[in-house]
Amino acid sequence: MRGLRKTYGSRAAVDDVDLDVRSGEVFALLGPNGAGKTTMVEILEGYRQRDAGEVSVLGQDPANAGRGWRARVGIVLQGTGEFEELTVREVVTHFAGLYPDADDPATVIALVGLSDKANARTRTLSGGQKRRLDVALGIVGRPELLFLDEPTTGFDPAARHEFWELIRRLAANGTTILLTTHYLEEAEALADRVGVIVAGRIVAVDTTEALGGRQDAPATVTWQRPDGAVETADTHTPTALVAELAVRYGGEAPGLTVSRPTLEDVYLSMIGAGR
Ligand SMILES: Nc1ncnc2c1ncn2[C@@H]1O[C@H](COP(=O)(O)OP(=O)(O)OP(=O)(O)O)[C@@H](O)[C@H]1O
Repeated sequence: MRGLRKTYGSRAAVDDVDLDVRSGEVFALLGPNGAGKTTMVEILEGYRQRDAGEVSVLGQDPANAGRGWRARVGIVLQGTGEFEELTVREVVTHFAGLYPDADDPATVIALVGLSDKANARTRTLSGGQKRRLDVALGIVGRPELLFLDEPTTGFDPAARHEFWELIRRLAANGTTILLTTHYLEEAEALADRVGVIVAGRIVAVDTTEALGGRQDAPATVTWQRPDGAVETADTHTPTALVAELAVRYGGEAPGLTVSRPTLEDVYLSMIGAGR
């Protein structure tokens, strides 16, 4: 996207954004509530019209791309309420019928971990199971590009890790994935690169390791002095300091920790909420 802009009234929800997502990568959009993530993603999906700028998704402008393009794109929607009385298998089979080269419904149901619920009516699914069904519907058409808007909200930790495995499998098969998330550990677990959006503008794009100069930031070493007070030092050479502490204490330095800024630290300072 180049110069992408979308306004509601006098307020810009997406404000002159340039961004490239590479073919085959997992890209995570991070940003606080109301930053413009969903607006941007829905423009890329062809759901919302933009006010200005150029957009190319799989080589086409989503604003006027046709059926062939839509078959190459997968979207994980939030909820499939209108299918409450149908079973998981029926809904997935129905969606499979909409695509020219759909995957086998049973395979997809197994992939999202819903095989034992295949014959359950969707209204009886738990919140997390409904999200898995949403994912199944997003991938049954074997998309080249998959959009996931806050995919694991409401998942328990085990379900989240299973979901990450699924996303990794899809990525390993070459699917390009654009996801939005509020979970920094999710971005860290999945994304090749992240983009941080604040008030409609992209403020940083980088790998999770390098975001905000994280790789080059000094390490913080803390330890306990003999009088019990905690000593803290920021240093670019933590190994040398730890070696010196080992000598000073004749072995283990009590309460020793070495840390670098976490993705969350860097992200919070970028959005102006640093701790
Ligand atoms: N249909 C709409 N009409 C008017 N304003 C809207 C509309 N959709 C979004 N907005 C506004 O645009 C801004 C961006 O909203 P958007 O939903 O894109 O944010 P988001 O980053 O996805 O937020 P969240 O993390 O809360 O999902 C917000 O200020 C929102 O109130």
